[in-house]
Amino acid sequence: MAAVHDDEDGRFPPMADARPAPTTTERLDAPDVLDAVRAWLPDRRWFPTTADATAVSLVARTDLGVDDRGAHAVVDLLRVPGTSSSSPMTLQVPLVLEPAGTPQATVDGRGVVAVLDDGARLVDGAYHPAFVTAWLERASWSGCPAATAARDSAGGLDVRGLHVLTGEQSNTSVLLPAVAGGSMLKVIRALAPGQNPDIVVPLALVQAGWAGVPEPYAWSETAVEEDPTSVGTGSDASTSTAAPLPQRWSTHTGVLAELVPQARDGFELACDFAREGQPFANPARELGTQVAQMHSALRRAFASEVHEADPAWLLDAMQRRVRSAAGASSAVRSRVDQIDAFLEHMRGVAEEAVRQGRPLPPVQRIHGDLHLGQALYSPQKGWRILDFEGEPLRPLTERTRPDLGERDVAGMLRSFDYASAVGGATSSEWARAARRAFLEGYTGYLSVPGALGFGRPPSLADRVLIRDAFELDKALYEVVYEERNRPDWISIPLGAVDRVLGALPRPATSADAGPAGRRA
Ligand SMILES: Nc1ncnc2c1ncn2[C@@H]1O[C@H](COP(=O)(O)OP(=O)(O)O)[C@@H](O)[C@H]1O
Ligand SMILES: O=P(O)(O)O[C@H]1O[C@H](CO)[C@@H](O[C@H]2O[C@H](CO)[C@@H](O)[C@H](O)[C@H]2O)[C@H](O)[C@H]1O
Repeated sequence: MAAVHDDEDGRFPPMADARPAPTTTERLDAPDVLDAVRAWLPDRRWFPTTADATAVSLVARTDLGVDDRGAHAVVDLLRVPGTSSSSPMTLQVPLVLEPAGTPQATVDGRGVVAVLDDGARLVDGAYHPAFVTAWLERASWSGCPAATAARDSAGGLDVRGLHVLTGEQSNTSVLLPAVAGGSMLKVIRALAPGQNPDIVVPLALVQAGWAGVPEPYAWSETAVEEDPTSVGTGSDASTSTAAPLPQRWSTHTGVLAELVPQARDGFELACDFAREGQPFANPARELGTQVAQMHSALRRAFASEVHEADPAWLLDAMQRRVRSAAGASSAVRSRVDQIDAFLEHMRGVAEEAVRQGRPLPPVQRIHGDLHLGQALYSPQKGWRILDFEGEPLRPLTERTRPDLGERDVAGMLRSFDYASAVGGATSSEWARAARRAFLEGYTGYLSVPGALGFGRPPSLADRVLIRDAFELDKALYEVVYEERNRPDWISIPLGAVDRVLGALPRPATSADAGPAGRRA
């Protein structure tokens, strides 16, 4: 076929004139889109600091279509390969392509991933009405009245006022003031096979008649088909021992929940009180009562998970966590002998308590990562508890395992220590008073007859010992967390580790009598 020349010099016409503009689907498929995402990922709070963004690959894409302003929304699932210090993971990245010349929908350019060579903008879907509207249209809605009214509203689902929260988050929270009278969409970033506890637990608690969580209105799920040649090389989101992925798996990807009105993040609130030298005892006492009610409701909602605690199993699990923390942190490694001695001491105390007919309280479903940042304070509604996903650094299988409620109590107690340090309380009495008040609220509710459902509560002395062990366990987790995420803060949990270890009774001698002085 003869070549078409456009002038006497015989030059070819510019290629751009000869080819039709790519469709938005073709544009999204072009390699520069994935390259732009790879360049943008490392600064996301939810992207693991030790992972290599240049090695990220696309596992699956769901097309959500083009809206009436020409913006094309997709949801990408990306595989982040593991490294020597992190496991492979699957990340959810909703994207919106705004072709050049179409209106920019996000405010102040927030959420822009990149402006591509042809002038098209690539935007993080969480910031864009095209993705959020498509999400709301496709979600599964609960049958509760507010959700039903929102879904069926004559004007459609109104995403005006959409605003992405800033702050240190593992996921992305999108405020939707006009949906269902005010709601919050959480876009889950790290995906792991199975049901997400942050959706199923609040749903079960609401069904059990407890109103201490924001009510889930709607949720989304996805099914993933792995490339058969790579099955077995991936793993779930946060496992430290890379569990192979099945060829097909499904998971929750987002949840829309009731907005807690005028909510203040509990940690920020406590830091403000500490900064201003104001006692935090009253809010802490109310929070203690709320956590006790949460434990009571969790027992009702997950009754089949309640069973007798085996102290040996609990201590073995703690020992394993110590090993894993020591593997990740030199600060923990250098203290490992003292920690082992502490746990051995605890083992003796626990065995003796059981021998004397003072068993541990039963294990049950708990929150698993309770701290002040997981509690919202609303002047109208009081405390509301969030985020039932467990500790993000733990393997998923461990995160929802039945455990002692004391783990949550210890988590909250650690948080008063953080608030005191970060807020700059001038006296250690600030945290001590908050801790005392929280425990008063907690134990006060649990001593109400019938609050626990069965069994007598453990003695105060046993509880104090259990609490020390859980505080140590949490502080060791925090040392690893801070080393990875906020090295400047590591002295906060390390101080707590040394405090608990320093309180260990002197080594037993033959003159010692009784269980408290025993060493194995
Ligand atoms: N239902 C809600 N109402 C008001 N604010 C909320 C609600 N849910 C979450 N938030 C805000 O979003 C922040 C992060 O929520 P969270 O569930 O803890 O997310 P992550 O899993 O990313 O840690 C909270 O600290 C709170 O400020
Ligand atoms: O909220 P997440 O599920 O992402 O929890 C992780 O991050 C928390 C910090 O954002 C971390 O909590 C630690 O810091 C808090 C102050 O920022 C403090 O109140 C907590 O007591 C302390 O544990 C949490 O441990 C981690 O899992």
